[in-house]
Amino acid sequence: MILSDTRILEEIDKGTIVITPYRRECLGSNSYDVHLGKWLATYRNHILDAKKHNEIEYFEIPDEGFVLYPHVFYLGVTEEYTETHAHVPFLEGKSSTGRLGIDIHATAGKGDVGFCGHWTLEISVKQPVRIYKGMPVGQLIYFPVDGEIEIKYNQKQNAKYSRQPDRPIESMMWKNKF
Ligand SMILES: Nc1ccn([C@H]2C[C@H](O)[C@@H](COP(=O)(O)OP(=O)(O)OP(=O)(O)O)O2)c(=O)n1
Repeated sequence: MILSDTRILEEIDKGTIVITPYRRECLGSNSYDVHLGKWLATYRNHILDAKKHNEIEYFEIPDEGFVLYPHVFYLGVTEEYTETHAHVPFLEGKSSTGRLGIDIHATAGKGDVGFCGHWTLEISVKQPVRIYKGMPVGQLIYFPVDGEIEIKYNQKQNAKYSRQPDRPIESMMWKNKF
């Protein structure tokens, strides 16, 4: 089951879903549109190492937009800060971004009950495309959970991506023990 627009509004009223900034026109029949924040980042090194902390460099998308290229992997961020306390939020692309050849996440679309923060986007493109800050880039959908949650994401000691700021956050895979 996925929450409908009226159910999303009820959860926003209760405070179990928080979306900031919130604009009524961004609410779809069963989703909420999120937008591209102004910060992008790329990894400093061409060869990444899953055991190491791979550092990133930030840059701001200018008003005239910024051209993304297929051979580069970008991290982006949602303009929206969200909190989801009772449902599982999923970040999905939009058909209109997909039709421009833009992927907004690489394998990871699921959020966790209790996640609070801006969403980091893992962006890659199929052909050069100019993107703009504030453009609609994805949509959040919300699934009810079956069963009690023992520990919510924002209460987990080892949650790697809690309280993400309005800038993309690099992979913290290096914190995993393997
Ligand atoms: N494209 C995405 C997908 C998820 N998240 C956020 C919401 C999730 O609640 C949080 C953690 O996502 P995962 O559980 O997929 O990440 P990991 O398993 O790598 O991290 P952790 O060990 O902290 O669970 O990151 C994000 O910012 N951008």
